[in-house]
Parts: sequence; structure tokens; C-alpha cells
Amino acid sequence: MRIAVVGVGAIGGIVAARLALAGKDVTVFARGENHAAIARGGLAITQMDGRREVARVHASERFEDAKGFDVVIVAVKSHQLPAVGSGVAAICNDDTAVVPMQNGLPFWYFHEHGGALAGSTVESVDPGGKCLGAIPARRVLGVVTFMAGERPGPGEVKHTGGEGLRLGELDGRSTQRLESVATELRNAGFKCPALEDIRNEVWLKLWGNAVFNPISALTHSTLADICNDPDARKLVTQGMMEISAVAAKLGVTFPMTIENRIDVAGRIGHHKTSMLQDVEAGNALEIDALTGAVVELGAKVGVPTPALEALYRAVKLLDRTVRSGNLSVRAERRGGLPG
Ligand SMILES: NC(=O)C1=CN([C@@H]2O[C@H](COP(=O)(O)OP(=O)(O)OC[C@H]3O[C@@H](n4cnc5c(N)ncnc54)[C@H](OP(=O)(O)O)[C@@H]3O)[C@@H](O)[C@H]2O)C=CC1
Ligand SMILES: CC(C)(CO)C(=O)C(=O)O
Repeated sequence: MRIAVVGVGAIGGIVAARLALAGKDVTVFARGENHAAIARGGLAITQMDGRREVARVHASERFEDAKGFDVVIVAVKSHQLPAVGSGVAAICNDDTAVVPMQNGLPFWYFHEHGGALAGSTVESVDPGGKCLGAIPARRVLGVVTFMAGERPGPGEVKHTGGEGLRLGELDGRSTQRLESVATELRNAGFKCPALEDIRNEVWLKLWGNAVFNPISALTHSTLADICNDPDARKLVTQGMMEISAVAAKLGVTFPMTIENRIDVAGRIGHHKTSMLQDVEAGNALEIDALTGAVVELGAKVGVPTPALEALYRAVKLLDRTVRSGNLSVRAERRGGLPG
């Protein structure tokens, strides 16, 4: 099986490195310094037990350079998907499976799916339907990522927690391609069940990300900091109640209580969420597909989401401030004030 990984940051890097270390033929599509480092010295991964290994992968900077993959794993942030869509399409055969590994509500959510919103696009996730135009739903294998990672520098990734990659066809069927991709991921050490209802897993993960990520980004707190703080727990609980109410309108139920879900997140420990990592790196923030999507859906299904909307609007401002480059300047000024 020939596997491509597009976007080699924390998650794409961990998945690519572990597949390659398990003997798979892996090509990564990366850019700039990251591409140069991987092409020069391989893709280095610090495993959860602290071992550092270097995976040999083919590295490419241009989609024109390689094609004909059986599986294309796309691990850019959700707001970066429209920019890679046509490149992903260009490296696919007729029967290539595309596995978009983003947090949040996926761009394919209402496709191959019944219900009142069937076939609709969520603008917060896929503005103008650009992702779905490039990557049609029939190509997609849904995945939900229950793990955590960081990228300390070009060509380097660090696996900090979890090995869960839940996989499923959008229409819930058990197919040959689903079994093959799940088997390859299991052989690379991931806990990868093939599921009949991937959408329930989407919501289970989103339940956390839509609240933890913005709170961590705004307060510079880790998951353990948030979950151990009584005030923050109240805010998280309010956000999660709103998410449950929106999900219930779409027929989704959760397999645990809000208290349990918060405790599960707290056990990940002092992990900086991917959104906090982006604040610190001065990158654009992945807020629309996480919190923004639930606010948009709440309005569509008639469920008020005041706590989520407050978090969403505050992080949108943070996003603009981060991207303007003014965040560190302001911190320095504040530090310099007398008294
Ligand atoms: N980090 C974590 O712990 C977790 C993250 N997730 C989710 O996984 C997804 C990926 O996140 P994460 O790995 O953290 O993100 P990163 O920012 O670490 O990685 C994204 C990578 O995509 C690359 N990229 C973006 N645009 C392009 C492009 N046009 N061409 C080539 N490469 C591109 C970036 O390149 P460059 O380096 O040049 O910017 C970067 O290397 C997100 O949806 C996130 O929410 C899920 C679970 C945990
Ligand atoms: C926090 C974590 C690891 C799990 O909720 C995550 O998905 C993220 O960092 O974006």
C-alpha cells in the first residue's frame, strides 16, 4: 500500500513516522524548512516512552512530483484544508481513500448522511464548499484522532499522549478499504477500531476541543490546569451542555457524563492544546471548525449557545491579534509598566 501524508506537523508527523517505522512506503508532502529537514535527515519522532527514532520517508514539496497513492492522509489544520484540496485531488487515483485528520466538525459531516441537514455545508468548516469540491465525500474515510503531539522543530515531532485513531466509512458500511487502512494503522501501533458510526466519535472529541482549546488559548493553561480549576470546570460544563443540546438535535448521544469527559481530558495532563501551541508559535487559530461550527449549527437547529459564542468571539479577536504579530509586543509593554 502506498501512503501519502499531506501536512507533517504534530499529528501528520507522528502518523507518518510510525507508519514508516512499521515498514510502510510513506511519502510526506511538507514545505519550507520542514521539508528540507525531512529530506536531509528523515523524520525524527520522540515516542511516548522518550525513545527518539528517525523514520525514512520520501519527502516532496510539490504535488506534481508524486502520485498514485492508495491512501492520502491529510493532517493540515482545518482552515488550511482549502489550500491543499486541489493538490490532494492531483495525487489520487480513482479509488484512492482520503483520510482527513482534523479536529472539529469535518467538512464531510452532512454527506452520505440522512436527516434534515443532509447534503448541506457548514460554512465555518468549508467556506463556499471548496474542500468538498476538491475531495468528494465518496473518497473520504472518516477518522477521529484521540492522541496528542507537538512539533519541537523542523523535521521533528513529539508524541505526548494517546494512540487512538477511530476510523469509519461515512455511510457506516464495513468495506475492504476501511479494513485495509485500519489494519495498516494497527500494525503501526495505533488503536484503530473500524466503526459503524464515526459521527458519534466526532462529537465525543468535539465535546472537548470546542471548549478546552479556546479556553487554553485564551488563558495559556494546559488541560490539567483547566480540569483542576473549579471556575474553569464550570465554564467547560456550560459549553459542553450547549454542545450536547446541539448534538441531540442531530440524533447524537454521548456515552459518558460531562464530569467523566472532563476527567478524561484532565488525565492527558499538562498538555498544551494544539490551539495554545498555535498562539505561542504566532500561527492562525483553528477556531471556526471547532467552536464556530457548533455555534453555526446551534443557530440552524434552534439551540442557544451563549457560552460557546463568547469563547468563539474572544478567540477570533485573539486570532487577529496573533496574526497581526502584536501579541508579544503587548506582553513586553505590559511587563515594562511601572507598579
Ligand atoms: N497537536 C495535537 O496534539 C492534536 C491535533 N489534532 C488536530 O490535528 C490536525 C493537525 O494538527 P497539528 O498536527 O497539531 O498541526 P500542525 O500545525 O502541527 O501541523 C500542520 C502541518 O501542516 C502543514 N501545512 C499547512 N498548510 C500546508 C500546505 N499548504 N502545504 C504543505 N504543508 C502544509 C504545516 O506546515 P508548516 O510547518 O509549514 O506550517 C504543518 O507542518 C488539526 O486539526 C488539530 O486540531 C488532533 C489531536 C491532537
Ligand atoms: C487537547 C487534545 C490533545 C485532546 O483534546 C487535542 O485534540 C488538541 O490539542 O487539539
